[in-house]
Amino acid sequence: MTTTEDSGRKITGDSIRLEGVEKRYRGAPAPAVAKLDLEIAAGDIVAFVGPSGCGKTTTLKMINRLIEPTAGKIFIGDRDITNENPDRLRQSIGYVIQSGGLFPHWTVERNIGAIPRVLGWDKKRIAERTEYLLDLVGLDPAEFAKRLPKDMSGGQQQRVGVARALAADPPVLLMDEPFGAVDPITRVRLQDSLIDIHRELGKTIVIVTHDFEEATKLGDKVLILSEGGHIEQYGTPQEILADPATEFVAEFIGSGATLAQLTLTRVRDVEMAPVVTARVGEDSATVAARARTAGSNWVVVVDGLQRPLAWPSIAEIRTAETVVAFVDKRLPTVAPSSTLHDALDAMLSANQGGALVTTANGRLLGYIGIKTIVELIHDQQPDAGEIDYAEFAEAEENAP
Ligand SMILES: Nc1ncnc2c1ncn2[C@@H]1O[C@H](COP(=O)(O)OP(=O)(O)OP(=O)(O)O)[C@@H](O)[C@H]1O
Repeated sequence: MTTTEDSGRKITGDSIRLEGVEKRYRGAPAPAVAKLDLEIAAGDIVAFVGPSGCGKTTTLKMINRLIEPTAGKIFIGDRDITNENPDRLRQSIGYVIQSGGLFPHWTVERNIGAIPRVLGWDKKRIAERTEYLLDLVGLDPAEFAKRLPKDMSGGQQQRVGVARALAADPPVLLMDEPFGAVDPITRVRLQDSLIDIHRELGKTIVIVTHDFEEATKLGDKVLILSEGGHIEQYGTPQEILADPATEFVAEFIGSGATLAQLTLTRVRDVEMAPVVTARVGEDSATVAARARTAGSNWVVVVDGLQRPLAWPSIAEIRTAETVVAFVDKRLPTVAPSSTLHDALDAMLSANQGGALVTTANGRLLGYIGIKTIVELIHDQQPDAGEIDYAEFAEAEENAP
């Protein structure tokens, strides 16, 4: 069922309810998960975090009955799924694991079409769905549909894993450490992509992660568990950071709390600066004059779809008659849904005083500078010491 909240948020997912759910592994002295009660609202992303062995994965896998609960009931929407046929149940719940979990000898399209084929969809419908989903996860269908997983990067495989999990349009998506095996930059991109997908589709998503920062970035709510699947706190990232419910929570978020504060503010929440753009082949003097009029000493060279190619200074532009077709593969780019922490990371790893803000499709939206971020961090943490803003202003002057 699709509903739209007052806030304009679309919801197609179902609620999930765990009632007294318990898992006792054979021969284990204590239950891995003891009497867990939990309600997840339809359309929310909920992140499970906690130390290793606390029962995150066990809880997640009980929701699609990859692990059978020893006691208790689980509802998806109004359906008590505890006694449903587990195979049929799993066809209605998307599931994503760490390395994508793709069948290695199947092409991307065959992987994505797996569940629709089981459900008896016709070829045309499967092909259309595959194309839509590849596009949704940011992969060009023309380029990737016929590829084998081994010919793709880990991040691309993971995108296909997400597309496959969404193939039959399930109301619920379960993700077990989905971004655990990719490098930090790819991880941020995949997280941003998931936020976009969630916004577009409105599914209910449950994600297990080791990383509190990832949990606060992705989760509408975060569930912090301790050993035995014991709930230490279940609340919004803001609530948890502002008021840790127990000593355990305070210690668990401990040193990560400052960074996590940075994840509460998104690039879209701060003011972006406009950017002067140029096209390959344009007259350099005209571009330089345009930049100067706008008070900028750099421009961004974009392609026909407004995607950034390079970020030269005016001095660099002036070294040739016309703007050259140079592509810089290491441009620091962030998405509107990126956190300020992601943005800082992108700037620092590219040694730049700022980052370009782009849409999921890579279209340039604007610029965010390090000074803006530092000022915000400072505002959010009144106890922090004095900051030498001039230093950061200088870093920005020198951008790119
Ligand atoms: N198949 C199994 N048989 C016996 N014990 C198990 C089994 N699977 C998990 N356990 C135990 O259950 C407890 C919870 O494990 P679980 O994998 O759910 O934790 P987790 O929080 O997801 O851990 P991690 O973050 O390390 O993945 C652990 O003590 C684990 O050793």
